[in-house]
Amino acid sequence: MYAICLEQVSLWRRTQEEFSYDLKKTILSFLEGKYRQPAKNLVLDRVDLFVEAGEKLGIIGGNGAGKSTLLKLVCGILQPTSGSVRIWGKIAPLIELEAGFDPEISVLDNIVFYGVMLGFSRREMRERVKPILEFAELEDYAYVPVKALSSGMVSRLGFAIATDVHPDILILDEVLAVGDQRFKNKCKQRLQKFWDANATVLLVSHELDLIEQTCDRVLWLDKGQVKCIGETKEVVGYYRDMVKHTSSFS
Ligand SMILES: Nc1ncnc2c1ncn2[C@@H]1O[C@H](COP(=O)(O)OP(=O)(O)OP(=O)(O)O)[C@@H](O)[C@H]1O
Repeated sequence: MYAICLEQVSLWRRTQEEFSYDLKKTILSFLEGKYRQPAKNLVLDRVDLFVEAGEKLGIIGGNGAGKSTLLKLVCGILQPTSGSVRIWGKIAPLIELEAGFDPEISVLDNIVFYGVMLGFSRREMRERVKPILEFAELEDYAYVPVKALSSGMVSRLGFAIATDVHPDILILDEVLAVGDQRFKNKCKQRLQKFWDANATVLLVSHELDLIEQTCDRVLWLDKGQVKCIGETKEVVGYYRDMVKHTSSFS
């Protein structure tokens, strides 16, 4: 039984340059005859991906390969330009941790809203507030607006919520790269629960050892395309060889 199916998924995105777009500049450049069509990048190129329920899939690849973008498509934050994305079950995305929070409202209200956004009821979430605050070690901050927390505290809050609510699919993007060492160890222990349970996990990481230790299968993305997908040791081995080979020429 599949939890995630991506078929022939492609995504074009405007380049960052286009974000400096303003109407006045556009009209001027049009009048001066210098107008050109907005530039776009093919960020994902005809990606096929089928993930079984309960599978732990690692996603690796160089900077800008499209790993985070792929996760955002799975979570529904982005829509593909073409192709289809189908998901079965409740998803808890742990990506861009601050993105899901409203900085103006309290930590407590954010916990409830975040959970509701993930598809849980308000009542369920109110019951989860205490253990979430405890895990994040933010009991004293329940009524403080999120904007008053440090970035490490916000990361702890995001991690505590996404891993408390028992999602069917957990999406992890370099989550263990944040926080201090003591909290990182605590997070690793908690993640173990998901590995033991039936949750489907997508894990993006540059830590190849972590991928090798924890994933059943690995997808290697290269410039938006599937370079290779298969058994963890094999794919990570190819990737390490490529890194060794290319760095010996630079
Ligand atoms: N908001 C955005 N608008 C337009 N293009 C973007 C945006 N975010 C990322 N991109 C582009 O999409 C491509 C893939 O980026 P993505 O963040 O998915 O890569 P990644 O594999 O996660 O990289 P990294 O390992 O550096 O985190 C890159 O070319 C990047 O410049």
